[in-house]
Amino acid sequence: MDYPGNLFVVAAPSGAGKSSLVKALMELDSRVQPSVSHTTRAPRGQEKHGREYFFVSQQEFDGMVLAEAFVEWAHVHGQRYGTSKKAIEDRIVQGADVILEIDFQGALQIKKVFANAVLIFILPPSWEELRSRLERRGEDSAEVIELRLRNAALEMAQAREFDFVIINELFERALFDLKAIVHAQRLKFAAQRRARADTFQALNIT
Ligand SMILES: Nc1ncnc2c1ncn2[C@@H]1O[C@H](COP(=O)(O)OP(=O)(O)OP(=O)(O)O)[C@@H](O)[C@H]1O
Ligand SMILES: Nc1nc2c(ncn2[C@@H]2O[C@H](COP(=O)(O)O)[C@@H](O)[C@H]2O)c(=O)[nH]1
Repeated sequence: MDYPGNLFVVAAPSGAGKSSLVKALMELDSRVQPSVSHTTRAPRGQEKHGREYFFVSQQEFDGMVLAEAFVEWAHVHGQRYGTSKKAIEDRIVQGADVILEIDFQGALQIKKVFANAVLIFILPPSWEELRSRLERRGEDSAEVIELRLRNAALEMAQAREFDFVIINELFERALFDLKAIVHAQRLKFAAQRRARADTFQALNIT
């Protein structure tokens, strides 16, 4: 399916810095809008329902799965997370660029539905730095941090399936790379849409 807006999907092991990078990108580029996922996990710290996530019960999540309300969903770190169709479809139909911060399972599901989705994987520079970022963030218990680090190996093994890989060592450098990818892909898709429209017109295809 083709829409006037673009879909960017950013995945990374927990703590690699994807939320920080996506937030900084959105401050620089107002055409990029976030998708707010649903999750069964409890809110952390200052998180607000409807801002970081829609925090729902297991029953509510089950209801959405049955109603086919998700474009993708997955079990991640012992919880369920999903992107609702509502979170993205209206906006890309209206021409917005939507960015999803989701895990690799969700990213690969998205690519099956939206073949033009751009998949970007963020890697930390080392295991030591990944652990240290999770510890310094101070949002998760020691058990949760260990679980996230165990899952990180499986997640990072999927990096090759992505269209682009960014190493988030120096934050500003990684942000520059993310910005450049979004900009270049946006131009590429716009040129493709124009070429297709011109050809349709030349061939009188309505
Ligand atoms: N390049 C960087 N150098 C040092 N610290 C960083 C860098 N990028 C992000 N951080 C810090 O690392 C921590 C984890 O970043 P962030 O919360 O963005 O990760 P995440 O990949 O979104 O994790 P999760 O999937 O758990 O939400 C934060 O405290 C953030 O400020
Ligand atoms: N498949 C999906 N994964 C998602 C979605 N929203 C978030 N996530 C991923 O979950 C983990 C943990 O996030 P946290 O906020 O609890 O630290 C992280 O990898 C997210 O990218 C989603 O809608 N679908």
